[in-house]
Amino acid sequence: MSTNFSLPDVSDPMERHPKAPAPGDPFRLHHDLCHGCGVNAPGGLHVTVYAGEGFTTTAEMKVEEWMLGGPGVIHGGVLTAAFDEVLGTTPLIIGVPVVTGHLEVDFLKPIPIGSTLHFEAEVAAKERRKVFVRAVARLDDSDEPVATASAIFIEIDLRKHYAKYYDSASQSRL
Ligand SMILES: CCCCC/C=C\C/C=C\C/C=C\C/C=C\CCCC(=O)SCCNC(=O)CCNC(=O)[C@H](O)C(C)(C)COP(=O)(O)OP(=O)(O)OC[C@H]1O[C@@H](n2cnc3c(N)ncnc32)[C@H](O)[C@@H]1OP(=O)(O)O
Repeated sequence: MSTNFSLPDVSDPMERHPKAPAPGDPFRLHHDLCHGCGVNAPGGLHVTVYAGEGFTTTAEMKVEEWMLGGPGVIHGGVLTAAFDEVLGTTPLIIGVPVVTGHLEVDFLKPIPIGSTLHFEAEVAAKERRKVFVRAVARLDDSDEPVATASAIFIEIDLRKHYAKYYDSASQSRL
C-alpha cells in the first residue's frame, strides 16, 4: 500500500477519553523494554509522553552522543523513531490503541548532540480506524521548528493484533 498524509474533509467525532491522564501527567509505560518509552530498553529512547489540553501531548528528548548521525548532529532515523513514539502515544488521549501505518518527517534544521528536543503533538482527525496525528519539534532555546511529522495510525484490537507474539508481549499493559 502506498499513501500520504491527507486529512479527511470531515473528522469523525472525537472525545478526550475519561481515563486519559490529566494535562501535565504522563502516559503510563506499556512495556519497560519498549524502544521508545521503556525505562529498561537497552539503547532505547526513554521518551516520556505527557498529556496536554484537548487532543494534544508533549514530550522531551535529550539528544545524546549515541544518537549521532552526521558529525555533531542527530541521525534522521533516531529522530523518526522519536516522532513515532510521540505521535503513536497521542491517540491514547482519545482512548484509541494504534499501530503506525504511515509516517512522514520533514527535517528542517540540523539538531545538535547535547540539545534537548521539545515535541508537541495533536490528534488532528479520525476517520473510521484511521487516526491522523501531527507533531512539531523545537530546540529548547528557540521557537523555530527544527522538524515536523505527520502520521496515519490504524486503530487495532490490541489482544488480537499481538496474539501471535503474545509471549514477548505478556508483560505489556494491554
Ligand atoms: C509498539 C507499541 C505496541 C505495544 C502494545 C501494547 C500496549 C500499547 C498501548 C498503547 C500504545 C502506546 C504507545 C505506543 C507508542 C508508540 C507507537 C509506536 C507504534 C509502532 O511503531 S507500531 C509498529 C509499526 N507498524 C506496524 O507494525 C503495522 C503493520 N501493519 C499492520 O499490522 C496492518 O497493515 C494494519 C493493522 C496497519 C492494517 O491492517 P488491517 O487489515 O487491520 O486494516 P485494513 O487494511 O482493513 O485498513 C483499515 C484502514 O486503514 C487504512 N490503512 C491500512 N494500512 C495503512 C497504511 N499503511 N497507511 C495508511 N492507511 C492505512 C486502510 O486504507 C483502511 O482505511 P479506510 O477505513 O479508509 O478503508
